[in-house]
Amino acid sequence: MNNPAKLRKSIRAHRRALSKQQKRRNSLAACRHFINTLALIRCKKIALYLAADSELDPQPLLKKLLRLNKTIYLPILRPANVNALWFSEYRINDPLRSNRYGILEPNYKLRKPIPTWGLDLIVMPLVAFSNDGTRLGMGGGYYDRTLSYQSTRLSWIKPKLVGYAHECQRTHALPKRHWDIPLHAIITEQGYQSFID
Ligand SMILES: Nc1nc2c(c(=O)[nH]1)N(C=O)[C@@H](CNc1ccc(C(=O)N[C@@H](CCC(=O)O)C(=O)O)cc1)CN2
Ligand SMILES: Nc1ncnc2c1ncn2[C@@H]1O[C@H](COP(=O)(O)OP(=O)(O)OP(=O)(O)O)[C@@H](O)[C@H]1O
Repeated sequence: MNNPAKLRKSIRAHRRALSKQQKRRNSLAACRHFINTLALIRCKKIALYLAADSELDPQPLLKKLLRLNKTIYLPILRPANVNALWFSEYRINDPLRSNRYGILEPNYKLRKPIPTWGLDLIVMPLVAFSNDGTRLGMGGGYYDRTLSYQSTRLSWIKPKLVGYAHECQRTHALPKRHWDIPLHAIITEQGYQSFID
């Protein structure tokens, strides 16, 4: 399927059709793969997201990472309609507020955003991914704009970009657009797959 809008609609419907129990199982399995396979010792500052629209839920991972003394960041829609993101720290019991899509986010006045390249790892929400690490998101271009300084997939570049999704979001091929920032790796309930040689 070559039309991103149609593909988004179809994969979002697939993931919504997973049972509550299946979503929960996937979320726990992906959390295990994350903890067991990533070289976490080198990652201190990790950006997650709060699940919306049946995305693979990083909540169990968030709890686990806080227990491992990692610092957790969440995306904030930048004000002034620049369609890019900031990342601010999230600490347990911090007040959160709803953005224009109804997704909760930290208050950037309370928790000053960190420069994106100061993060070690970004766990990225997505709608679809393909076997070469191409990512299709919700369609706002937020992550792509925020990461546009990272135009090549170099193994040492920061932050590392790890897609986090249900296996049913995998597609054979995605049309690659020039602004797309490729993933370094993907984690699903089935395991970890690196796209870097
Ligand atoms: N959990 C999560 N947080 C995230 C993202 C994400 O994909 N997932 N984002 C990743 O970029 C940013 C928010 N981007 C989003 C873009 C579109 C829609 C969305 O629901 N769009 C509706 C149309 C809504 C409208 O136009 O008012 C839709 O497609 O049905 C949601 C989030 C930042 N936070
Ligand atoms: N670096 C950029 N500079 C300017 N425009 C961009 C950039 N990246 C993406 N865009 C624009 O944003 C729009 C949405 O892009 P795209 O469909 O790739 O978003 P997405 O990856 O699905 O969304 P998200 O990153 O928010 O999850 C496109 O019209 C594209 O032209």
